[in-house]
Amino acid sequence: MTELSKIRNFSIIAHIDHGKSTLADRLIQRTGGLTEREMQQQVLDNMDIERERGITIKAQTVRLEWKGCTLNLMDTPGHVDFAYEVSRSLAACEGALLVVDAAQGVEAQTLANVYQSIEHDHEIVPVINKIDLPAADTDKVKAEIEDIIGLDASNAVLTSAKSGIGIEEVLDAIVDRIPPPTGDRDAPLKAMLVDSWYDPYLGVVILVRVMEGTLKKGQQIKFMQAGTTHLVDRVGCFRPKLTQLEELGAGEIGFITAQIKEVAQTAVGDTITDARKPADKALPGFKEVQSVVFCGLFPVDANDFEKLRDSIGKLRLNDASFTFEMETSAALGFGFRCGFLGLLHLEIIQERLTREYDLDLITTAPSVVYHIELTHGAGHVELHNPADMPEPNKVETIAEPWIKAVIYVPDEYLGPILKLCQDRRGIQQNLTYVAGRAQVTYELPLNEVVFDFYDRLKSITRGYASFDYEQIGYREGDLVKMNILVNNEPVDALSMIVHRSQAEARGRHMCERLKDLIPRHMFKVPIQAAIGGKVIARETIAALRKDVTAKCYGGDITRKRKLLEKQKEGKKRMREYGNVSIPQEAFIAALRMGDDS
Ligand SMILES: Nc1nc2c(ncn2[C@@H]2O[C@H](COP(=O)(O)OP(=O)(O)OP(=O)(O)O)[C@@H](O)[C@H]2O)c(=O)[nH]1
Repeated sequence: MTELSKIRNFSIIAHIDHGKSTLADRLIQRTGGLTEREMQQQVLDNMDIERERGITIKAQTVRLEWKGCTLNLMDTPGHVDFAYEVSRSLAACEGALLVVDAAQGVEAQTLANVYQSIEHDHEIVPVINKIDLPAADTDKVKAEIEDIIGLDASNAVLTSAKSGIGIEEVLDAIVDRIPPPTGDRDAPLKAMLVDSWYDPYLGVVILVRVMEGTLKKGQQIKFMQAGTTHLVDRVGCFRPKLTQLEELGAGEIGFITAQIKEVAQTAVGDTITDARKPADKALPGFKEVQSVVFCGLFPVDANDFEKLRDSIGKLRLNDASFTFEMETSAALGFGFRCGFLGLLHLEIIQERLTREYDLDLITTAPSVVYHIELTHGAGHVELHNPADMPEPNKVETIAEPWIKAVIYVPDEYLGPILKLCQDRRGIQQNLTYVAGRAQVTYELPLNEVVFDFYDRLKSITRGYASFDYEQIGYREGDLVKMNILVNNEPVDALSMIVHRSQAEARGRHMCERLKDLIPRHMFKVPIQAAIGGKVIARETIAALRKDVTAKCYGGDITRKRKLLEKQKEGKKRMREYGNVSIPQEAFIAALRMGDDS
């Protein structure tokens, strides 16, 4: 065990691309964790593990030795979807490096994490990275750190992680400025479960920060929230190579394994104690992680249902924050209703199913959870799927989740941002300018953000805006369910909950989009948007008259064949709907609001 006064536990806070990974690699390299060759190997290995466990969303940790001190570097996920994991990783540290790009300056996402870090009473060491860039302006960035965050930046460490400048200064600053942990190593064991992941060889690996007492190999431990007991069979740390140890004392960070089969048994934030000599109180701040965004995932080919079930089960082994249950849709057949922490999380899972498990999927419109009060005191419903919306006459009130969003954007893009937020029923809270950039705070309904808000934000600001949000609770709204009817049949996978004031515009837009997306048939196909029995928008796809090959003028036979092949290929990816075929892309494309939203 390392003496308490010789331990430093820290994390690195940075906006995406400001150089967090590069700096971490340099710190490992400089402290002799790896040779140059192993370093390259390491980077590759890491990427493999990353893919394996979707690390972008998980925290890692590395133990470094510098000038007689043991430094534990804890990586944190950068995205708001994983805010709770960030918060638990931060709770395991006493300090943080705040890495800011010398050319880009402070960004909104950096802010959210810095504020969390400040709330944890961390000592924060500002690091201005990429000073090798011609556009680097360290004075301006220092001023931003002081003005926007309110941290003293006069002794910020200047680095170029890429060229290896300032790395020793960073290590010295960690030792000199970040305080050592405290804790009584003879007290009953209290360790925080910071993270866990599934390893094919080791089973579930649990990352812990010991707060009090000592955690040993062979010890019988108890998870205080889950109430389960396990026998510790390995204790160790990553240097970054896995190194086994006999024990971890208060103040130390490391891992344990205890023959656990599923990460679902290991809730982040749980307190681990000694089963025989338990602590009387768990560590504060434990939170059950809840899904925020739901959508249906259906196989394009109904025969893939079992494969989808298997793949989802496998992903879940490694990611307990994602939930699923079976769902049937008249339009799409058998599939799963899945819950996610946020949009990024949804995209990661969807992408992994498509790429790693080679599944062709239809994703229905993401939806938030609505709270519905039924009439005549008939109770309360949490609506996860618009298709399950009760009849309008049974609904007393509907409430929807709201968020507080902070958008940070160069001045010239402010106008379009304000319009976007206004169009999405946003309520402006605050607007300030710092160093040529605007910081806007809006309250927005989450349902207006879940589909394409990020995309729109990125495209109207050419990627210069940064965006961050937190949930602020439920508010009642005038919300209605809008059905889409194709050839007079409702397509359940396209139904959505919308605000009444926007129903008509959105309905019209959907119909127009679908008109372009659904191919012509031998008969006229009406497309309608309706609220209850009332049609609010309508388009018609004219009947098909000509043979598709007609325009080949009978000349080139290979060309004709190609066209027919292509048509066949297209067929495979269609869903038969009554007697109408709807292509897979239509389900997602129809929901994108585009410029006219
Ligand atoms: N010029 C210059 N480029 C750097 C420096 N540090 C990092 N970069 C580059 O910046 C890009 C982002 O660096 P990463 O270390 O991947 O950034 P990150 O913050 O870890 O990004 P994510 O992993 O996406 O969160 C890479 O192309 C790096 O090569 C630096 O000191 N100078």
